[in-house]
Amino acid sequence: MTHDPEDRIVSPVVAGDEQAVEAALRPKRLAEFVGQERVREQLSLVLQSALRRNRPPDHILLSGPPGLGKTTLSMIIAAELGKPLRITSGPAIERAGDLAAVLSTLSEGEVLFLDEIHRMARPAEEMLYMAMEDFRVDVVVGKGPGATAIPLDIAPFTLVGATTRAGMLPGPLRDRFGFVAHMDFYEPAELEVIIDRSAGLLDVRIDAEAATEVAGRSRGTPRIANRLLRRVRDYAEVRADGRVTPELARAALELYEVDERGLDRLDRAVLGSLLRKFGGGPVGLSTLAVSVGEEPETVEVVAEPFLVRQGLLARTPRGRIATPAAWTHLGLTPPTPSPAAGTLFDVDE
Ligand SMILES: Nc1ncnc2c1ncn2[C@@H]1O[C@H](COP(=O)(O)OP(=O)(O)OP(=O)(O)O)[C@@H](O)[C@H]1O
Repeated sequence: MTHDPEDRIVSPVVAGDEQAVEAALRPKRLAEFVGQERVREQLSLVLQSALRRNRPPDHILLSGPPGLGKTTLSMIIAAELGKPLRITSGPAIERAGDLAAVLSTLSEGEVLFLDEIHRMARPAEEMLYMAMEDFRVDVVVGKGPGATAIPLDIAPFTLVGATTRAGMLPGPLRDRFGFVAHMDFYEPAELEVIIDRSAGLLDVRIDAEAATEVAGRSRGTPRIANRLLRRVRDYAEVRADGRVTPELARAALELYEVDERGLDRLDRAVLGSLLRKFGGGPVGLSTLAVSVGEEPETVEVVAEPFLVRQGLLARTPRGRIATPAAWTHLGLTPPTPSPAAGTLFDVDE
């Protein structure tokens, strides 16, 4: 059976029907934004200084995995500056003309949020360089030898670019951002605060220990924390009186097959196969994928990064291997190392 990666309860990507509830849960000001301490402080300085100088701040690049709050931060930036926000994304800009249409209608100081900026078409990217630097674009009219470039002034604006792949941005584009914020996964304690805050907004009664339980399974990602909170709320409403106790939270998350470390069925299938069928590896990606009935890409992109981050799986030149922690996590006993391997491990003792 294959999984649609987007359907997973632990997917960091927004689900189609989730946008409205996400909007309701977004912090509106920087002071409400939980975690990302360093980014918050840096950003606060950038914004305050721009406000003092009464000038738009430098362009801002937000980089980090999905679901950590990049869209939320772009909205906060506009709110803190007291300016309107325009939202678009790299894939929506297929031609330079699409970008020119957006840029030429920006108002003075407006914040332009360009999500997935690394997926923008190349000709548009070049237009963006000039717009960011000189607040000007060249609109090309006509085709072939008769084509002419008409320069067009645009209002000074602030670009907030978001990317999950800062390394994929061409150097000239990256260099035009005066401030780059690197967002990292959240600590469980920060996720607990987010869960408490969201519970308040959604009118959910949740015990502190239950919030800890949910936070620990949220893979460092607020979007997942909020989603798990909604599922445990459903469970508590249908099976009990609505109050989320630790027992109810555990039972609900078990039903949704999210374990104490946040691994779901796919993660456990991959890990379980690596341990049971291949003795912990090394095994090639394609072989591992076939053994769980998945595409290699799904295993590589959807399951592995989290398993690697958790220290349960390692990618080596000879293939995927399980770490000792993987055996413990699945409650299995690792095969005893051969005497030769034992000697090697003992060399330094
Ligand atoms: N620091 C935070 N404090 C409180 N809630 C947060 C925080 N960061 C994110 N969230 C919540 O998590 C959800 C996802 O956030 P957001 O859409 O901003 O993520 P994103 O990084 O832009 O994701 P994507 O790149 O997939 O669009 C939102 O509902 C938001 O309210």
